[in-house]
Amino acid sequence: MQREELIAPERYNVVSEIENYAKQKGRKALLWLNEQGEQKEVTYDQLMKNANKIGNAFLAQGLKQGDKVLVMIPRIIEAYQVYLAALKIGLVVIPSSEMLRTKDLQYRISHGEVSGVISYYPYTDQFLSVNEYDRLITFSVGGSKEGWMDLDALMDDYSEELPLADTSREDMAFLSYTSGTTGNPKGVVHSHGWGYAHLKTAADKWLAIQDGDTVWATAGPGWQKWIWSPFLSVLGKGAQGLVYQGKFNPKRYLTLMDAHDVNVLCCTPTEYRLMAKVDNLSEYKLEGLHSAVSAGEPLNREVIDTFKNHFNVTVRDGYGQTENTLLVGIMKDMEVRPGSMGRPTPGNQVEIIDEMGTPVGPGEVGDIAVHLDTPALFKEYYKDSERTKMSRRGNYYITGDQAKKDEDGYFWFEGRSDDIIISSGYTIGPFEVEDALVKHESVQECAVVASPDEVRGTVVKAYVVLQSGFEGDNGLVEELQSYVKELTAPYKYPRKIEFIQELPKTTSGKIRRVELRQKENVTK
Ligand SMILES: CC(=O)SCCNC(=O)CCNC(=O)[C@H](O)C(C)(C)COP(=O)(O)OP(=O)(O)OC[C@H]1O[C@@H](n2cnc3c(N)ncnc32)[C@H](O)[C@@H]1OP(=O)(O)O
Repeated sequence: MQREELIAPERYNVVSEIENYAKQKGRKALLWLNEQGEQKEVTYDQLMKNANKIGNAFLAQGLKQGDKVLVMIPRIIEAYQVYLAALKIGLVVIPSSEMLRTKDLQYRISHGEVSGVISYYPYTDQFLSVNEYDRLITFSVGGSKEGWMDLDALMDDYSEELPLADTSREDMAFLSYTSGTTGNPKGVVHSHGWGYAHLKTAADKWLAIQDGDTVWATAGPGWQKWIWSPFLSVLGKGAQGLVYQGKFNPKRYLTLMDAHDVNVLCCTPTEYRLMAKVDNLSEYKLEGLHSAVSAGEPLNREVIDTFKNHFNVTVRDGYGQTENTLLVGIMKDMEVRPGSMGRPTPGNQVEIIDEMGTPVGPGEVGDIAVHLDTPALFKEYYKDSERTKMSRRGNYYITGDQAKKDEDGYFWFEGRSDDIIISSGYTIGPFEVEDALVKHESVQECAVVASPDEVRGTVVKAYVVLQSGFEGDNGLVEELQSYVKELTAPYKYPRKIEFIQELPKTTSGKIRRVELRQKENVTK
């Protein structure tokens, strides 16, 4: 595929892709299930009619094209409807995980100049202490909440007809925040044209969705990964998406895949690893499964072998970031080289470059970089020209990940070039965790690094020097963990804490993280 094939028409709205399927009456869009065994189904036609009603309600309440809305809804059908409604009228969506706490929400609302918030009703309290709360247009979903408009009730007052906003391919569609090593989260700007390029890259050859498939992509709304797979790729290919609102449990996942004859599976290595460890895997058949992909962190060989042996399907790796799309991967028809991330995806110009910005030869380690001409690359970090500039070298965007390639162009992951920790697919900035820990009365100083973990790839580990008078026992470990969960977000807490007498430092007093990483056997 050529680069030109990834460029959307000049006037383009990504919802047009999904509307095409709504013309086919009865075409199944989503099958929703929860832990209690409840079940709901929706067709493309119903989904778009509901989205249209919601879009009309948004317009009537004063939201207009170009406004930004923060959406915090879990894995329920309403999440899809709200995203479709917002994008269709040209609003910009800021995706937000339910794990975000007031500090992160406050930042997104102020920095993103948010006009409206659409939140699942149990989460609305998180917004009450946000500074600009009074000026926000607020809608609750799934239930009513005092001071919030009840979107489920309100939408029924509006028409199920709604024209598609006349958006350009350059118009912003998503503003997705992602953690940096230091400082505030970065607002990644993606346009409607990005959505087009992403669909062309990921849905056909990587997810390999075929007509009539049931696809289970497990990412939760609020993450860019959800926009990638369960939202855009599933609905943009007219497939039926399985939506499971429940806690991750490997046996339950396998049972659901059999019960609903899942054809395409997309989840993190952590989920694959835990499924591969289930006793009596032969109890599960996964007969319909023809495509299984993994993204978020490197996948290990044993898991690929287990899935191949038991289910005759090769789990294929894929690599990308919030800032782009699937950059490197094993496409369906490609030879797998276990341990390799695959090759650059068609139409996307991905290279391994040196310090001077020049592509390196086979076997040489360098930075994974994306040519700025690549249609699925983000436009910029919102209102942050400094960090946008810092992320570039010559004509390339630098991903922060390093790799080398072999003679056949397969990429082999080496590690991060910065301090970012990737754990179970989450991107975590260590300094934010350190900042939270030192606020606790018992902590004198601390340093946070990645520590290898069989299931999660790596986990956040904190080395902590205590103030005198405090004892480093299990009780304190748990207290510090809850403290960080509350101050940052539940997924960022240090799963390992080690109390030490002093941190290794240079003569000038700088913490020698490299020494701590060596202790953890993590080399960079
Ligand atoms: C381009 C991109 O890649 S975007 C980023 C995409 N990344 C992802 O989607 C992340 C993928 N990973 C996952 O979904 C999970 O790690 C899984 C499914 C693999 C494993 O899930 P789990 O082990 O159940 O929990 P998870 O790793 O999410 O940890 C979150 C922690 O917060 C807790 N938590 C979750 N939600 C909440 C909440 N609303 N309130 C309080 N605590 C919460 C969890 O209980 C867990 O804590 P625990 O381990 O002490 O029990």
